[in-house]
Amino acid sequence: MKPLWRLNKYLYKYKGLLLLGILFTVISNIFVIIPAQLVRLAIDYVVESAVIFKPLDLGGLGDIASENFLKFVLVFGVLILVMALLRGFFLFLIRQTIIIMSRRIEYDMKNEIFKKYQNLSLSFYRKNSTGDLMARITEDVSRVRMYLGPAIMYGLNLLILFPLVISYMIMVNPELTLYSLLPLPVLSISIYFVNNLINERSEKIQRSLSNLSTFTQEAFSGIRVLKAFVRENDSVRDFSDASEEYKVKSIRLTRVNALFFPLIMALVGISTIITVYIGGLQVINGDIGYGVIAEFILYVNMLTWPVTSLGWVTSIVQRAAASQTRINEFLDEENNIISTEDAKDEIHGTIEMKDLSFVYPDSGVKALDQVSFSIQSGQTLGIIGTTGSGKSTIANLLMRMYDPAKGQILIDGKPIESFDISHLRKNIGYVPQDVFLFSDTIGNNIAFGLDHTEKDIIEQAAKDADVYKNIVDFPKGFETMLGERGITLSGGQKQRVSIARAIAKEPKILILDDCLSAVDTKTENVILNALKKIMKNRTSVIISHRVSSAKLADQIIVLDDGKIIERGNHQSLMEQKGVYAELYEKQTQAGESVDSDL
Ligand SMILES: Nc1ncnc2c1ncn2[C@@H]1O[C@H](COP(=O)(O)OP(=O)(O)OP(=O)(O)O)[C@@H](O)[C@H]1O
Repeated sequence: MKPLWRLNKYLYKYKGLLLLGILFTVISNIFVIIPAQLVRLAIDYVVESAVIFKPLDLGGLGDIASENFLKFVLVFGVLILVMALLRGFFLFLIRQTIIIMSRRIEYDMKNEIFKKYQNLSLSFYRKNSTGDLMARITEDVSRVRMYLGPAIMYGLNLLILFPLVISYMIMVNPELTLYSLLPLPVLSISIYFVNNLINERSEKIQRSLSNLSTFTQEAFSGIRVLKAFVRENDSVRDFSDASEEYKVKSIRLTRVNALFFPLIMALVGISTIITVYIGGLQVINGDIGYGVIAEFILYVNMLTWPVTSLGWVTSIVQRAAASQTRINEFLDEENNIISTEDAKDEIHGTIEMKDLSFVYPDSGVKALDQVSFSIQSGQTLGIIGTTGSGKSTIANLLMRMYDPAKGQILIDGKPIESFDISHLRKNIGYVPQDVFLFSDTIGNNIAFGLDHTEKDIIEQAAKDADVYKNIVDFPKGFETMLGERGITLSGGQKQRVSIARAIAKEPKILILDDCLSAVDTKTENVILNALKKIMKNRTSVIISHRVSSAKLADQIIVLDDGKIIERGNHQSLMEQKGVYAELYEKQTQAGESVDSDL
């Protein structure tokens, strides 16, 4: 229960709806109890009238008596009908308050969790799977809503109706009350167990359903590989196996579900039989009238659903508490990437890395070892290295996706931690290695980092990234949709749109992380020359495993296994005749042979 206390702030926020809900529950229950008493009065009246009808009929007053009798019965009938209508109206109002409150809280919770997710660091996303993140914001929130809506609604109903009905019953006949309520605790406990069984089996079904959808999703997104390797039949067989598991589990759930209503009905039936039996004995003894039996049968039926719901509500609350524990775990997660001073000084782009070593906290891999370099604003740094040598890690640290354990990064002479994080990231244009474009128009993708979409800036960025001509050749130009429902760009086009997105925001520092790998060397040169122009007075970091991307840089560092093994400019590195020169020879020779092949 304790994890659910966190929800009290929401209950307080929507206290108006909650209080109205309580009030409507009280009123609706009054309209449940009065008809039962009316039924008792009506039946007793009918029985007594039947007794005195014969003498009156013999005395010639039969017609008047039967007219009066029908009039009374009609009044009782109308009264019971009005009560039922009023009860229905208040039940409607209860749902309009409490269920609406739960929906509003669900909306607030989803927003709170999503906001928290957005503010958490990259390492949080590496630790937790996307499926888990999705499950907590959808399924877990839904379970908590079941507590805030139906569980509170039925719980309140139980709390109000129970004492009300039982005190009336005791007032009318304490002995009969005891006997008729005897089976109800058994009912509640059985429902609790059956319900737990249902939940357990539903969860298994949910899991096998999610396996099924992950499988299906992968089969669709990997359809090209699947077809190329002719694995369609295997895929169909695997799908049928996964479906089989789902079918078996669903059938098992149906079996338990089928038990649910017969169980309730059986126990209610037993209650009714006991009421009629004990009540009958009391009528024979002349202790009570027939009406009391009818009244008690109605009371027992009235209590059936609340008692049933007790088991159901308990299991909802338990599930909600478990879900809320999972939600709280993420809500309590701290973002350790914080700014020390929230400085928003204008960034010029001088970067200095001092003796920096970095170990990835989640994998323990030492990605950088005592790396030092400095770049003046307006200069270009080229970073060359084999795969896994730590190139992208430098980009991650400059973006403050992670903080180094040892060493320091200075931007314009100030520690990078002192800058406000959003301010820092707004000043950096980052083109990641794995291009990610949103399912939106090309124009909106390029304008992603801008607060206002400006056509001129978007077009200029597309020209500088050498992708303008490709875009205007599409029938819808910059309005062309990308993604699942749109067109598919080629690898090189995607990279260039991603470059345009980074330069559109006119960053002070531009980081290109191996993002020219899918373009030919001619396009690479066009882009690099354009960048030289626009990055004047700003800083560029060009990460690549292709020497051609880095050779124009003012300064080049060569990384191997997290260490800088060579540094200089193209000229001096060629003269050193080390790894860089060797790489250059190999790559240009390969380039020449490819060119001559063509
Ligand atoms: N987020 C991460 N969590 C844990 N380890 C990581 C992470 N990212 C990279 N690594 C590890 O750190 C090392 C350096 O990786 P990095 O991505 O910096 O290399 P890279 O030089 O950019 O390689 P490539 O050219 O293949 O992109 C690698 O051994 C990699 O496995």
